[in-house]
Amino acid sequence: MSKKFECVRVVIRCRPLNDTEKKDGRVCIVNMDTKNGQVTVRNPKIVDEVPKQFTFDQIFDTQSLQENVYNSTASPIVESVLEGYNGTIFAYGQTGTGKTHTMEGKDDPPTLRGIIPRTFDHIFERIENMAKNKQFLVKVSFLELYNEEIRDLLSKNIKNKLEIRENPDTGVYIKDLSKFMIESPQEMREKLLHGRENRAVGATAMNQDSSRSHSLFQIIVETNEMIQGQSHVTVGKLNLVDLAGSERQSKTHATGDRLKEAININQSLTTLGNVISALVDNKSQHIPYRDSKLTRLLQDSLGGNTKTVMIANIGPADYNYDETISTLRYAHRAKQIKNEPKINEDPKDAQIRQFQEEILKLKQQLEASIEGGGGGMMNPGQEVLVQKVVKVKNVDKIKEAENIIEREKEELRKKIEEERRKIDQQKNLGEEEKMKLLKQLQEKEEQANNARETQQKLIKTIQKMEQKLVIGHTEVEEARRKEKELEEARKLIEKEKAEAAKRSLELQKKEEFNLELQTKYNSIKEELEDKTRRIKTLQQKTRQLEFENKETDEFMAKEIEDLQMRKREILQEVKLKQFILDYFIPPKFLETMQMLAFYNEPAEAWTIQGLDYSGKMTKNQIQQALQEQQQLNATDQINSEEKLQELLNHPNVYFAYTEEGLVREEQLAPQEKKKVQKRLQSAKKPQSAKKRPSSKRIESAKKSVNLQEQNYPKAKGLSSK
Ligand SMILES: Nc1ncnc2c1ncn2[C@@H]1O[C@H](COP(=O)(O)OP(=O)(O)OP(=O)(O)O)[C@@H](O)[C@H]1O
Repeated sequence: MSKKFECVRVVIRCRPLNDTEKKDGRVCIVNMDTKNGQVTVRNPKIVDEVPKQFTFDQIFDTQSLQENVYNSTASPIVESVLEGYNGTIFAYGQTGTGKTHTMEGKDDPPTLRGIIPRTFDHIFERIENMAKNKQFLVKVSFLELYNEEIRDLLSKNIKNKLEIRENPDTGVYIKDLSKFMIESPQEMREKLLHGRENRAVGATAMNQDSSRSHSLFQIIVETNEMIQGQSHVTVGKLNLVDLAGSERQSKTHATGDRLKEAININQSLTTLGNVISALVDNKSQHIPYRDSKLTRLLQDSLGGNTKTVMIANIGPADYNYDETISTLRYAHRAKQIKNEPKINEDPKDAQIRQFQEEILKLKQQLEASIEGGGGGMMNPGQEVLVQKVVKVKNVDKIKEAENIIEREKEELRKKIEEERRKIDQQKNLGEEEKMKLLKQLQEKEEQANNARETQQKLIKTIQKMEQKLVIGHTEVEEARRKEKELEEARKLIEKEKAEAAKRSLELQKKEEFNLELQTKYNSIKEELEDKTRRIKTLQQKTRQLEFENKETDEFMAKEIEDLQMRKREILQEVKLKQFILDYFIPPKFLETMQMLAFYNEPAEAWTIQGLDYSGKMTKNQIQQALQEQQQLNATDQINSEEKLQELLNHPNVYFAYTEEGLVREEQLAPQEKKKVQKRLQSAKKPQSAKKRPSSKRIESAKKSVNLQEQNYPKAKGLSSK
């Protein structure tokens, strides 16, 4: 089968001048030619410079409506996701240019709603119109990438940092990211709001401006269609990404935490730029996805199997000239990225099939419990009192089963009452005998009630699970017809597009031909004039090319400048860490830690065995337990208090690294201790040592420390003994 490549679709949106800009007398330097998809930007600093022109797949000018942006960019992607493709829509651009306006917008008035809320209605409306033989499982997740750390915005503990993992079959994913099954657009909106609130909480705790982080709202649509008795599962994933502002950090004049943020934002966006460049540069063998978490998250969307739309947002004002040009250049490069979208058919991690199997199992369980009598009971005279609790063979009709259970329950209650009365009235029975029979009756009643309760619980579970499966509403034929109409409409649009392109090409050719006719010369003078004109055109083109080369050189110089700045900052960071190591960490601990630390490739982090028991981690656990405890009810609080006490009373734990692994030091025999010590002293460097700081650093750490070791507080959780 031939490979079907598809380029990343790149559209540009320009916001209007805002009130401050108008008040400051700022002028618009951007011209948007929506018909030809061209953006022209003039340099406000050099009046006679040729304006720069870029062509894109589509252009949205300052007057563009949210609805139009959605229909032309997001809608086709959502349609593809419903077919089982992966889709990504991401907004890129300088701070304040309208990324959040485009992605989220405002709820009121509804015309201002952005792409994300519009997708909610779109997905459920389409599901509604799907055939009855199609079932859907819709799930969402929402995460934030801040300072190269991933946080789950829908989790109870948003402070927990999550890790990126990769699966050879399903690609990149986030370990432990919470996913919620969704039954309606309203429920999805609630999740978006909840995540936004959490993002805001994080933002006020860490900084006032949420645009310092990247966010990813993911919608997964799993579909199961029954075709000739066979189930066909597809899974489409839609990534809705709002990136942090892309301004250069030199312009932000940030310091401290802000600088760290700016460095991280810049690093991830620079890496995004590098990934884009590497993807479009045919010579590049290596695509630096792993250089930042953002590019790893977008790995499948850039050069992968996803249908991707990039919305590059720009501002119109003169003072943003450099940033606008930079955004347009990034976007222009991204246009050449080729993806290879394909439908995810029967993926191993599809939940819908497990879900259906689980429902079927529960139904069979219910049926068996019903057929097994579910607590049929005899009266003391061996007369069958209740043969079967419920006689519903077709448990598909769950509502009916529920009604019958209720009815039988009532009947049983009445019959038991009657039995009791009968026993009471039997005069020939002694008191002891009566008591025995009543007790037996009570036991049987309890047994029957328990069985019924189990059935009711099963019914509730089945109902709950079935509710999560959203089912198409339309008759199969009707749905097929609608689907066909949609397909035809799509084809018509494609045909119109192709015809428009053809017409434009023909027009161009005709113009060229007319031009040629006009320039047919009758005399040497005309020939001379024509050639002079051609020379002039060539000269103009040469000048334009020279100018573009100069521009590219300047752009590269700026990139290099940024990279050098980043290098200087990293060096400063390294020096700070070295300084702390030299003056505050006892060489003995440093040496031990360097000996025992190893690099965990999947987590992309250094670690050490028993890290969870380090003093800082234990402290965090205590703090977390204290916070959690405040949110608990009284009974749970007592249990949690015991847990907390246990944590607080926990003695300092020292571990020894024996040949068998980690052992608590107090459990180690004295001769074993000696052995460990000897092994540590004579230990050869393990394989991971390649990735360790050089032994020179250990030496320098040793030399530079003049302080007495005993002056250091003992590091909790680590001992080299
Ligand atoms: N196309 C537009 N039409 C009208 N107003 C707009 C448009 N785009 C953006 N705005 C307004 O401009 C302001 C900044 O927009 P927004 O917050 O979306 O920018 P941003 O790129 O997401 O910024 P940041 O990177 O800081 O998150 C908002 O008040 C928004 O309503």
